[in-house]
Amino acid sequence: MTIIIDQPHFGVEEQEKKVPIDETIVTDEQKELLLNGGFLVAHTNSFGHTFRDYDAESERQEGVENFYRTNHINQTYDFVKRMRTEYGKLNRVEMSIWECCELLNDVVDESDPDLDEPQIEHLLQTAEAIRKDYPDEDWLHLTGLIHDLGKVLLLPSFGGLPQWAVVGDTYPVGCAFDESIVHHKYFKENPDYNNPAYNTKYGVYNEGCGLNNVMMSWGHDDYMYLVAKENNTTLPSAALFIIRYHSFYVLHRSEAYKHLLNQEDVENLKWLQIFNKYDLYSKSKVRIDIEKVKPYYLSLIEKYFPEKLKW
Ligand SMILES: O[C@H]1[C@H](O)[C@@H](O)[C@H](O)[C@@H](O)[C@H]1O
Ligand SMILES: [Fe+2]
Ligand SMILES: [Fe+2]
Repeated sequence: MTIIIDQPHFGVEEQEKKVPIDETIVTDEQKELLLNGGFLVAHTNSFGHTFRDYDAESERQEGVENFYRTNHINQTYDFVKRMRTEYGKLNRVEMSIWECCELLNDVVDESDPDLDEPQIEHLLQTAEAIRKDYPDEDWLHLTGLIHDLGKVLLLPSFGGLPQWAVVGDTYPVGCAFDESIVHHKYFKENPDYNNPAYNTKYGVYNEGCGLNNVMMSWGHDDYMYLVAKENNTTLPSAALFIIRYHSFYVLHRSEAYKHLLNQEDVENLKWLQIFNKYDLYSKSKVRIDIEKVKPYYLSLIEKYFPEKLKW
């Protein structure tokens, strides 16, 4: 018998990929969750709570809430515009994708209630989990590996931005902040909250205008998208979409802001929803043997990227 738990809106291809798993594998005691393709993950995170529980009393709760308070107060339309222009210059560093992965050894994300490991672990856990279930989609493995590389913005040579300008969930600026955004109450202190140009459903946008025309709160997603695009990656558009919007949880989980999507966004969203399961549920204390998997990922980097990139 096939047991499918927490299945989101997968496309037809995904329905076909589900592998029947014996019911006895998924018992309450094992507390395991089954993703499509048979990828089994813990029901709870490393701190004993369900994933993305922002109110659970855990050792990370207070820090994460403080993070979102500062994030929500400071991410304004003007701030995002300035950051896009500044980082669009890509004039800070020259290096390869793998060199960048290694830099993430020193980065810990303060916004994440589910993970306090160095980010390089998370990259490999995500990529390897996808690789198990989608062995033929090498572009998706590489997307897993690089999706969070933008977190290098925290490091001094990339401008040493504060955590609130790099990590955490993202959302559009220039229109009303949706109530389903984590710790929404803190937007009340954001200057845009009371600005009539920016606080209506559409704000500065139009129905179906397409996400490409929407300014998202600034962080690692948009930055890495920019780096990949401007360095002429040959990754497909779904990969760029995943990189750019993977932190836009209220869209891919709660279906907020759907009125801004165009047809291409709707297509790409299907891949993002698949990707998200691996990004989120692969977070654990189980380490990947980096040296063992490195040759495989180097070959993918060579296939889809130039040797050195401008950052
Ligand atoms: O705390 C996490 C983390 O920063 C992730 O990298 C981001 O993609 C998520 O949206 C966020 O909730
Ligand atoms: Fe991320
Ligand atoms: Fe991630």
